[in-house]
Amino acid sequence: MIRIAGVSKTYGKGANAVHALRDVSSLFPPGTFTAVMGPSGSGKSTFLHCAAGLDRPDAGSVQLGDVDLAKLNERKLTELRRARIGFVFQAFNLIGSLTVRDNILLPARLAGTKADQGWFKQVVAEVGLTDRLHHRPGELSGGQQQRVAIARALVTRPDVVFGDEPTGALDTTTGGEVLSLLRRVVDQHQQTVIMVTHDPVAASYADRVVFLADGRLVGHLDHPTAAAVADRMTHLAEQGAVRC
Ligand SMILES: Nc1ncnc2c1ncn2[C@@H]1O[C@H](COP(=O)(O)OP(=O)(O)OP(=O)(O)O)[C@@H](O)[C@H]1O
Repeated sequence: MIRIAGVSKTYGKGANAVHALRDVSSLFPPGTFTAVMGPSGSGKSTFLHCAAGLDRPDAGSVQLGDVDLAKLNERKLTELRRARIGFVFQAFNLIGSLTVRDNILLPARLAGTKADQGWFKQVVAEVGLTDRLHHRPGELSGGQQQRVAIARALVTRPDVVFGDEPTGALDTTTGGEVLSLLRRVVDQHQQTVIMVTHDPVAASYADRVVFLADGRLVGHLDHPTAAAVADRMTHLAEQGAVRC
């Protein structure tokens, strides 16, 4: 379970201050898939960075299970991220000189643990990479590279996987395959996934969409359809235009 309570984050000071997050609270139960949406500049990346322990909020708390991230020093926070949090980024962020196998096993190596071989094989089979383990990322398609990144995110059996526009660099069909894979991971392994996206179709794979506007959590949609998400985004954009 991830619990975000009263999280605020401001960049800069005085007249230049930008309130990127204002008193944001939300719960992310185990085995749920949540999409985070909002207009450009609404605070999605800041939210993801604070929730994933990549950045520290100015106020409020982020709790992963019974651990309050604010109470950890940098070393402990890094250890927690390596062991209990998985990341999937738009740009895949794979290491070109390593094989697929070594890329997938890297987080476990960095965490100083040995990956469970049975689980490793299962994850690799589920993402469809069993016959690509000795290739290098440069020899794979974009969709295959993102599947390597997903396997890498899952191999430590993290409490939560964060996705930052994980399909942003993929064509529609390949993106759909990657989203179906994430959906399957949630349904079959009770994995928790939190994904930032601009795309209403991507968001429709989630159980719930939370909407940010001007750094505030302004609503949510359960069992979202792409049309309902697009409609809500249009309203947020119109409200933003009125405020400007
Ligand atoms: N390091 C920083 N220094 C100053 N301002 C920042 C910094 N990072 C983000 N901001 C500002 O904080 C606000 C929220 O930014 P954030 O990147 O979280 O939004 P976003 O919803 O992810 O945007 P986008 O959809 O365009 O990626 C924006 O106004 C942005 O300009």
